[in-house]
Amino acid sequence: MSELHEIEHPLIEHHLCTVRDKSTRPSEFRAAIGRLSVLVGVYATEDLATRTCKIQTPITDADCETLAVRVGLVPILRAGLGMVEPLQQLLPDSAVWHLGLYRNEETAEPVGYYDKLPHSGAPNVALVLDPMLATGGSVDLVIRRLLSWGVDEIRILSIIAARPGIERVLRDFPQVKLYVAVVDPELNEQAFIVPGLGDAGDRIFDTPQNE
Ligand SMILES: O=P(O)(O)OC[C@H]1O[C@H](OP(=O)(O)OP(=O)(O)O)[C@H](O)[C@@H]1O
Ligand SMILES: O=c1cc[nH]c(=O)[nH]1
Ligand SMILES: [Mg+2]
Repeated sequence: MSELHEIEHPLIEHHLCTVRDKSTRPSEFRAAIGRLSVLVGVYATEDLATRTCKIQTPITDADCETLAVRVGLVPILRAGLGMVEPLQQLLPDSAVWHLGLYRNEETAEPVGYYDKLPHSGAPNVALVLDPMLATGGSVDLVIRRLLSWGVDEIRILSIIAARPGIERVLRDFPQVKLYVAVVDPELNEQAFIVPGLGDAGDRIFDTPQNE
């Protein structure tokens, strides 16, 4: 019962143009990743549970709705850091739990290098933040870690997701929901997304890219 949500919105199309363009400067790239993250984030949170509370406006009593679940943001270092601040704008009370992974350049397999999740205190809903989902190997590792931590519900937020990685996640984790700005069809021999945008981490942080 997995769910893939590919969000359709003219602003997504517009900002995707910016991030795909290889001539976009890092500052513009970061800003566009931020705008896309907000758009994806709004859709990825549209059915979060709320509870009614009573407050007083300056005029009278009013019934309002507040979030009834604890949401945690889980950026995958490094590129996921580019999505944190935009999601914090939407969810200012969310804790941020960092997980560090990089892909081995030869095998494209994920290598973990940072994880300080505590033993208890897992959020009800974890929003995993990573602009790129390629083979799905990194997200696979993260989902397994979050399930063993005790997270009730996992939602993956990506900007560009490739078909092979999506199919892997949907097949292996039927309980996980995927929210993506766009689905790209394939990977090249180096497991980069085609057409994609190159290496998101390098473009966010202006570090040299492998040719
Ligand atoms: O679906 P996969 O095949 O696992 O690929 C996706 C991963 O690769 C990238 O990270 P990268 O290894 O480039 O690390 P970085 O964020 O430090 O640049 C990207 O940000 C994802 O984490
Ligand atoms: O195309 C890709 C694949 C993995 N990671 C990226 O940053 N880009
Ligand atoms: Mg990278």
